[in-house]
Amino acid sequence: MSKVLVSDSIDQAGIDILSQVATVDVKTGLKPAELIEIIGEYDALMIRSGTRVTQEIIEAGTQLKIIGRAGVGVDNVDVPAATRRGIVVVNSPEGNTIAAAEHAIAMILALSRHIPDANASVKRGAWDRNSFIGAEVYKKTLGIVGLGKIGSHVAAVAKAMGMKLLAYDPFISTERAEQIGCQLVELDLLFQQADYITLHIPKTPETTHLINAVTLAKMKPTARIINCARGGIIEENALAAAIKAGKIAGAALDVFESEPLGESELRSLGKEVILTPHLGASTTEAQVNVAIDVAEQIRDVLLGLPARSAVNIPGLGPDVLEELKPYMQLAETLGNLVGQLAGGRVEVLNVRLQGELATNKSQPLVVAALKGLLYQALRERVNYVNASIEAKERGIRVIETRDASVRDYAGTLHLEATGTLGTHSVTGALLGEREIHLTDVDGFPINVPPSKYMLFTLHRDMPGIIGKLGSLLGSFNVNIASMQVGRKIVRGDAVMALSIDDPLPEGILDEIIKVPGIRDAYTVTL
Ligand SMILES: NC(=O)c1ccc[n+]([C@@H]2O[C@H](COP(=O)([O-])OP(=O)(O)OC[C@H]3O[C@@H](n4cnc5c(N)ncnc54)[C@H](O)[C@@H]3O)[C@@H](O)[C@H]2O)c1
Ligand SMILES: O=C(O)[C@H](O)COP(=O)(O)O
Repeated sequence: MSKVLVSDSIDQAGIDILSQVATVDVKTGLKPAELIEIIGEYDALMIRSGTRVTQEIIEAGTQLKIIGRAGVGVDNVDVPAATRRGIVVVNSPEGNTIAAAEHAIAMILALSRHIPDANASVKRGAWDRNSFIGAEVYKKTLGIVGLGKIGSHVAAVAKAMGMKLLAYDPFISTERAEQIGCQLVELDLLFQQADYITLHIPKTPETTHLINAVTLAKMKPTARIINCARGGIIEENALAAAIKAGKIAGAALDVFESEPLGESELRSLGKEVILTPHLGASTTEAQVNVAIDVAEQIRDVLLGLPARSAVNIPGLGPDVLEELKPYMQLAETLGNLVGQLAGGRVEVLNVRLQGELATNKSQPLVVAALKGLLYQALRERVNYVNASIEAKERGIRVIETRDASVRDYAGTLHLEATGTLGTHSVTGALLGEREIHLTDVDGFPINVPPSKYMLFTLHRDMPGIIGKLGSLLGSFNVNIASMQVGRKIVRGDAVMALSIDDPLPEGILDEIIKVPGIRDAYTVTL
């Protein structure tokens, strides 16, 4: 049975799902050295933001197949190191969206009405109404940096509170921003005009210290800044200095450059600063959502199925996966088949996506074809995560073409592999949406479902050849399950595709090639 380590606190709903397929150990608060010591035993690791999954930990995780982040941000995981090792990294892109957006809204209102300090003062026994005069958010300008899932929900709620919305997000269109009720502006304008600035961007090299002494100087003295995204987007010392100097009015932070927050100027500031300990996703609802979402993906990967939200499998989002799932198996089977027909070292793989597969969405099929191609060499070590890297490292050039005009089936995939021993090609399609069929081998039309053991011959189409091959296989006790000939012209060259019940015994291929009329023979195991 597989083993899963859960190293941060995760809702029981997730543990229950994992327990269906694995032994689950929950060990929170491990030190890096302790994690390195035990990670080698586990097939999967499930975390939140509390566990830093470094390259060292990934290298020690020799059995790891998947790292599941029960949340959005994977900046605590060395994703490139995991990718190199073929480890799938998954997250829950939407499970805590509402929770994080509502926390940002709560921060805006709490800052405006001094709720934390007013509450503390009443609890201390005071009744001080004059020190806590607030400000209304109605008709104030909210500047949203990052108009993704969380930023968009913040926009919807803020709009309902009567706020004017500005947004900066270089990756979304003006039309999309307008749909959400935001005016898309340049960052400087947002800094200059906003009464509240809320950050909903990932931490990247471009966004690190986006809020610094220079950008803070552009803001209104009445501006308040909210960060429920990632620590490090704000330069904390510069923020504390700006608030102390009255350059901006305040800040509410849920995330910090270093967590847990150590000694910090920010702690010494008064009611103009609110600090929460990374609580954005900490609602009962969000924790159930993310735990289920990620546990299901870990379960699927441990069962050999693809994950719906892998961050290191390009282009394979949940909707795409749903649509492509049956074709992924087709691509893998064809990759495996063409690799075995080509034999030797493959140097070029041509992947032609035809008919309804001729869209950009089908890119994961190229990865699946490479996974199949490399299977003979790498076996279980190759997967959707590392197939492209492994192919590149082996010097396999991948040429991808799309042809929507091919209409013999809804969608067909054509692979051509050129290697040290020559060029071979296969084409396949799905029948009845699920059943894989080979529709062409080396340019000869056929229509056969692939089977575990197959034999292909290239021969002259002439009387008696099928009988001779049948007798030869019979003499070696090889049972033929099905056979089909593909030819372009009568008595010309032809291909024979045979499904056989057992692997071909050693040496029989040489005998087959000796049959008059047979020029070549290939055996494959799929
Ligand atoms: N505090 C918490 O507990 C908590 C909870 C959930 C998510 N988060 C964090 O919130 C952030 C946003 O999450 P999301 O789910 O909305 O992500 P998302 O991917 O849906 O949205 C991020 C948006 O930022 C935009 N963006 C990227 N780079 C940018 C840049 N340089 N300038 C402006 N915009 C840029 C993207 O185009 C995208 O629209 C993430 O950092 C996530 O880790 C924090
Ligand atoms: O990226 C996220 O999902 C949030 O930062 C939540 O982090 P958490 O799971 O540690 O609460």
